[in-house]
Amino acid sequence: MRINFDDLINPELHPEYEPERIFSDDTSFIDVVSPEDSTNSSLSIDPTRQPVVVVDNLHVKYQVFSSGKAVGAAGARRLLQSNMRGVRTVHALKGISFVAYENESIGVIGSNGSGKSTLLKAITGLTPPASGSVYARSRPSLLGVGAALIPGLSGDKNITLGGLALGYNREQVEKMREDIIKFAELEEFIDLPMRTYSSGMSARLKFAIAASKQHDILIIDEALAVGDAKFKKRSEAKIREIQENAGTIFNVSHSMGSIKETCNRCIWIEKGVQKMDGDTDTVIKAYQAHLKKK
Ligand SMILES: Nc1ncnc2c1ncn2[C@@H]1O[C@H](COP(=O)(O)OP(=O)(O)OP(=O)(O)O)[C@@H](O)[C@H]1O
Repeated sequence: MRINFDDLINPELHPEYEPERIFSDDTSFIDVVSPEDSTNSSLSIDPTRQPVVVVDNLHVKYQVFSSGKAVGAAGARRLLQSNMRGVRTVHALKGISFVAYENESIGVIGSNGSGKSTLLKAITGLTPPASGSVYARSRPSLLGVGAALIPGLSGDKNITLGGLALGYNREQVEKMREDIIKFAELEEFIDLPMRTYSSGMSARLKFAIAASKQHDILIIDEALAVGDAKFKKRSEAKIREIQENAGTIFNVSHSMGSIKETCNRCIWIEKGVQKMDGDTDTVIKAYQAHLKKK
């Protein structure tokens, strides 16, 4: 028997399930909802597994202002006729639906501009949907403490900053400090300012700080594309460890090797449309066949 998604989120039927509604049709964020976007949800939940993230017929649209560049008479006429006055709508995600469960590591693949980062941003609540909903058991965290770090400070001081940004107290940061330095392989450089690090070194430090936390829902956007082969192997192992401890991971990457190493499920998006969702090898094969045809 499969549980219907609408039943699952009904507290009378399933009081044990308390998803956090990140964004939905009825938030004040939505200003563009076209009637053709709203179709009925056909999602069903596997009752034997713990759902962690539910994405239900998600549409995301961006409003883009034209650059002011001359568009030519025909282009200008089109703009006027469409009554857009230089504002263009990019329909970045067109009806994405899936249920992510505990212990899943989901790779998101697709050509450039297909909507991968937009999907991850919608799951973290950074980008509101035009229509459709995103539910999550807890607030997803984006792997990355980059914004909290200060290049002029030493690696060591940045571990404190990053740790505090992740919500640790000072005592907890001290307990983790040595492990972070070791994981990042920065023993000899940890007292030098971060701005003197190579891009690989600072990427290793950022990854080591961020991955020191056990995340319930972890979103990784191309984080594994940096670092040398040895570091890549260790960071992939770290990701598996987070996943095994009941975490759910979303990993966007153009590296099919990295997706194969870290993901047990894969979603392929092309031009905003969900092309495939399934076992990693099968989806990657189909995607690569599509690339060859192009
Ligand atoms: N902030 C934004 N404002 C306007 N348009 C955007 C914005 N972010 C993304 N887009 C557009 O939305 C579409 C999807 O972009 P997105 O970055 O999600 O794709 P992607 O699959 O992650 O691409 P890539 O593989 O190149 O990183 C593209 O057409 C892009 O131009």
